[in-house]
Amino acid sequence: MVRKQDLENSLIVSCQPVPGGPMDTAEAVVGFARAALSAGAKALRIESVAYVRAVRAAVSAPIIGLVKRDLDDSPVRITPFRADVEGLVEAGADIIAFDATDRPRPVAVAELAEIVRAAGRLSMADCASAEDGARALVLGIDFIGTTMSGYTGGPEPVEPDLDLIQAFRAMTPYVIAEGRIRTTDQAAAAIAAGAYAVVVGSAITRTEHATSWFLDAVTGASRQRAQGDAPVLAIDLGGTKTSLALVQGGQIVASRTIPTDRSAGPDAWLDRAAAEAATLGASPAAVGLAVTGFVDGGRWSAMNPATLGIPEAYPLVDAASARFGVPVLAVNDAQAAAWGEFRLGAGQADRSSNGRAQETSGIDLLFLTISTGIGGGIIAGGRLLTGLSGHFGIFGLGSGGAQPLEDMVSGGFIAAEALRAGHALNAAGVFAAAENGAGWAEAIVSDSAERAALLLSDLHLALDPALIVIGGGIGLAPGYLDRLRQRLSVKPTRLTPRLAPARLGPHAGLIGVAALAGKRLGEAKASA
Ligand SMILES: CC(=O)N[C@H](C=O)[C@@H](O)[C@H](O)[C@H](O)COP(=O)(O)O
Repeated sequence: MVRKQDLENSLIVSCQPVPGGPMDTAEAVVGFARAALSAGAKALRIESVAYVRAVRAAVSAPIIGLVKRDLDDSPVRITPFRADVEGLVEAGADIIAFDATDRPRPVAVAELAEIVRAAGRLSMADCASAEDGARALVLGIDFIGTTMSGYTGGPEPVEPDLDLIQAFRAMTPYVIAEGRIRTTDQAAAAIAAGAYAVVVGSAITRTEHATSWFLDAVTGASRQRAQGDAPVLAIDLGGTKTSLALVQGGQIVASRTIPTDRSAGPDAWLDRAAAEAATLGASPAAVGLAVTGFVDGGRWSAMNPATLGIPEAYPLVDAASARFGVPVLAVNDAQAAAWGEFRLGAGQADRSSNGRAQETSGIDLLFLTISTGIGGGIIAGGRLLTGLSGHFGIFGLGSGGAQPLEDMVSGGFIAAEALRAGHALNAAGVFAAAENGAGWAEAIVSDSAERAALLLSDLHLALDPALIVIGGGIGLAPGYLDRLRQRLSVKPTRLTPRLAPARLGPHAGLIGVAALAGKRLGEAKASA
């Protein structure tokens, strides 16, 4: 029988492979467990009744068991049901971990704790805050863990929560530090902050996550080395304005925005951009152009001439190279933003998080921006798909194909519908009216979200991306993402896309195209 004291000053290895990944087998989990114990880990944290049973058959060390579920009506994922606790007990877990956060749940924490106690096992409360820990201790739960800190809303932090470890230690010695402990220094800091034991998971047993951390470091540093210190000039050329930025190490160091003189034509747009760029004060190593319309083999064409009158197949890359005198890369603006979100925004956050990153179709990320129109981009096998790909807004799904989908979803649609209902408001005004309970506004926003959700569901079935990132003024308007999630949640979990809000805001295109241009430059130098 495991006693609480057995875990004092110990390292516990969480063996929870990436769901659906190549290591997600009982054999691999048992392998991870035995390897960790042979190197001196004291205990294991194992997910699912089947894996607990398999590991129990192979080792005698203490096992913290948990079951993860994705519920439709509760955000609680860790061991939500009585049957989960009973299954883990029966499979041979010594300690049962369950979510002990203060959120809607199917079974009260007190009830779960009671079943564990009655079964003669120890309990561990997976907490997000000091209040969670205090409540768990009142219920007589044996260990309080920092497991859920940073995972109950808002952006996920990168560092472990040492403050919470310290706050817990003021209440009890039986504190388990868990979550985002990825380096040996962090493990030591957790003990110094008062942890009784330290759990390390992803850094040891999520090969895909640990690999992606190192990969990001290696590619980032090699790109920087190839580029030297010179920044990249990023230009986002749109229908109403042109933004220019010097980007260095993924950060905008200087920027300007000028109106696009719609009637002037591409030669004049580039002349004006080059003149403005000269005032930014640094000579860039490369230029990245993110443009409305589409770029094919360096030639630029309009997708919707109403947005900007681009002559058919304008030689954009050649014309820009002649003006800037450095290598030029050009892509569609939403494709550029997709790359920005993938490398440096929501996609990067997702890769380094505890999320359910699963190996799927090879499509890493799909980006959809809903603003005046709809744009998008696809990242597959770590590469941005260019050419026409990602122009979801002009899918002919609306009105039997007569009208492009974006005309029935986007900000333009929302404002036009409001006007038809007798309200001269822009999209932001319609969202505000909907929030204030105006039925007509609610109906318009609802229609838009319904169609966008349908589009997402179709894209999910067509491409099965690991993550869909939503951006744009409408996509990120208050409540819109929730509406999408709500509409999508009626399907079984596997058929429901994972959505995340864009993180780079209006600069995603600039940052993305700078990263692409820097990458191209690095590759060219490496192969020279
Ligand atoms: C929030 C949540 O669901 N945490 C889960 C709890 O079991 C696991 O996904 C984590 O891997 C575990 O906590 C260890 O953390 P890290 O992998 O960061 O070392």
